[in-house]
Amino acid sequence: MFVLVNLKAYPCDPVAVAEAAHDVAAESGVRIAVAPQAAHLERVAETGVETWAQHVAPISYGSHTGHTLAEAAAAAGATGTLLNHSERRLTLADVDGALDAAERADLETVVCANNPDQVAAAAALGPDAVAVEPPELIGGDVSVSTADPGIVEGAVAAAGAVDPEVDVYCGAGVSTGDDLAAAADLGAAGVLLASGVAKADDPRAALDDLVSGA
Ligand SMILES: O=C[C@H](O)COP(=O)(O)O
Repeated sequence: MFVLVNLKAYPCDPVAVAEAAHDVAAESGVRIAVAPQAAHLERVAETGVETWAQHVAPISYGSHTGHTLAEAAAAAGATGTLLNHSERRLTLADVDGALDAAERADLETVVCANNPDQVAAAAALGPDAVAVEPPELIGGDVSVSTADPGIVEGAVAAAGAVDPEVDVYCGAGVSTGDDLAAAADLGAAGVLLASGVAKADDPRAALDDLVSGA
């Protein structure tokens, strides 16, 4: 199972979380990546943890003030990027353009989606993975794998029908090893989570608990 920790814009210490994630990944053998704010990419990557961008724009070099250029994210140490997160929605055309940008910069991609229909549309664009996240469960205490197992199974079926090479992750409310194990049982190849680690009093302990379910 892949554990992708999105730090969003939470007021956590990105380097401390990254160091904890790096150590837990090394000790457990579980693949863990951290997606910090763009301004923190370089410092997070310097810890040695697998580092992801939260978003890259559907642009190439040029006059694009305020946009995140995929090549800049890669130069700062990112090896992958989220796209179309529920809190950073894109049009379908922009998801396609951002996938092109990520491919140019050699970034692995996860396209987020609300439900199985969107998962199918996202999978058709050829990302490395899709992540299904019911928006109403994001930031909550109940994991998607418990609250809405059918949406995870539906996402796995939808992506598989379009392109079996596209991995399916799930997210929203995931915070424990039991949540991770439940997601795996439903067919997910990874989890996308944020508050369970970024808002934890002890991110290292939260990560240890998470990987216990892998
Ligand atoms: O990117 C992460 C997801 O939106 C899930 O967030 P959450 O773990 O706080 O529910």
